[in-house]
Amino acid sequence: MTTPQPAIRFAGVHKNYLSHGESVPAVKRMDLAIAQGEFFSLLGPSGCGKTTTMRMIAGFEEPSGGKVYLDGKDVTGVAPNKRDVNMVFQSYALFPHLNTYQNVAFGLERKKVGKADIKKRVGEMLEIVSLTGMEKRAPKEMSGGQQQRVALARALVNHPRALLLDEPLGALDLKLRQQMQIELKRIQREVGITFVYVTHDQGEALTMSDRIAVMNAGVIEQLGSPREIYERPASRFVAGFIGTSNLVDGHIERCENGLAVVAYSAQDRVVVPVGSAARPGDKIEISVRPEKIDLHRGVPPVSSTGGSVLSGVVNEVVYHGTSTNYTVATAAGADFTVFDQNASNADDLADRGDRVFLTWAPQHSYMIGV
Ligand SMILES: Nc1ncnc2c1ncn2[C@@H]1O[C@H](COP(=O)(O)OP(=O)(O)OP(=O)(O)O)[C@@H](O)[C@H]1O
Repeated sequence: MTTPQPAIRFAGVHKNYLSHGESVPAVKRMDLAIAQGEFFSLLGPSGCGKTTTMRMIAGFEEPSGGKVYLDGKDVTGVAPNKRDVNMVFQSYALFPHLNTYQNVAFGLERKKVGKADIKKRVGEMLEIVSLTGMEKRAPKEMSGGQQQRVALARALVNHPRALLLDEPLGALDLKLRQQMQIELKRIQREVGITFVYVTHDQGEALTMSDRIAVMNAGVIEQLGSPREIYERPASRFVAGFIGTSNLVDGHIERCENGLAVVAYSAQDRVVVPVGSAARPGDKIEISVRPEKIDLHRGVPPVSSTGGSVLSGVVNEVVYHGTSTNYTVATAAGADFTVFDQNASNADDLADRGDRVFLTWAPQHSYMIGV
């Protein structure tokens, strides 16, 4: 049995734009393989090269060097309309004078698909995007979320090889956006088409994606599942961009059983899993997520023996309903953020100025690469 070709592959692709007579790199040498049927997100801050990457898949931009493959076929230099990929934008770009049915049927009619077949395919697609019964509505008679669904149905009805989505939910309010994220994932699962999704919203990427490429200044800093990227950020940039991270540095005091101990005082220490190359005296940077930390008033519990313990003083307490977020000035010299879930014992809250201990298990610390 042969393994299927990746739906999309970049081999040494880079893109430079000419700006005021100067060549500016937007995407630096990129090798990338997106699997068939994958929900793949390009995530990063404004200007990092996400849209350029997507436009090179679609054929709206040609690489300055390297090759783009779709289903194993070299499409570098092939016109967008010959690539069999579709794109959905934030501005839905629906035809205002056509109703829902006509908007979705448009592409099939142009391809001269038979009337009965069009009716069947449009009907199926409207059901998938939950718009059955809205066939006769004009775009202006529908909400933003409904219009976005029409745009999605119109793009998917042609069964493209891949669907490219450039911040498609950006115009919707938060609640609707969150609903559409769940919907989009369901729709993608049902149609089984490869989705490539561009966003600068980390929550959106974490919610929907099978894998995420985190981009920074034209390069992919990390590529992995939402869990890998959140739990094990490969760089300082990724740790800072995805969620909230606590970062602290120090020198290794000793290594035992694959764990390094960085001591800040007789009782304050951070314990982190390390590779065999780690040596006492090495300077390392360690990260831990706020929800992995337990905050105690009084003495640290015996259960924290073997893990990290940092004493500190509470600087800030912010009540968020489901959790209370603390900022603690620690003995390690760094301010730590702690998310404490508000369980039934809400009177257990610490106040500003309280002396506290932060503890967490060794596996929740990780060393930051760069
Ligand atoms: N047509 C162009 N001419 C010159 N420079 C460009 C052009 N398009 C993009 N750039 C530059 O290339 C870099 C990457 O742009 P790109 O639009 O791919 O980023 P992005 O991550 O999609 O950003 P955003 O989230 O703001 O859309 C930026 O520095 C941008 O200014």
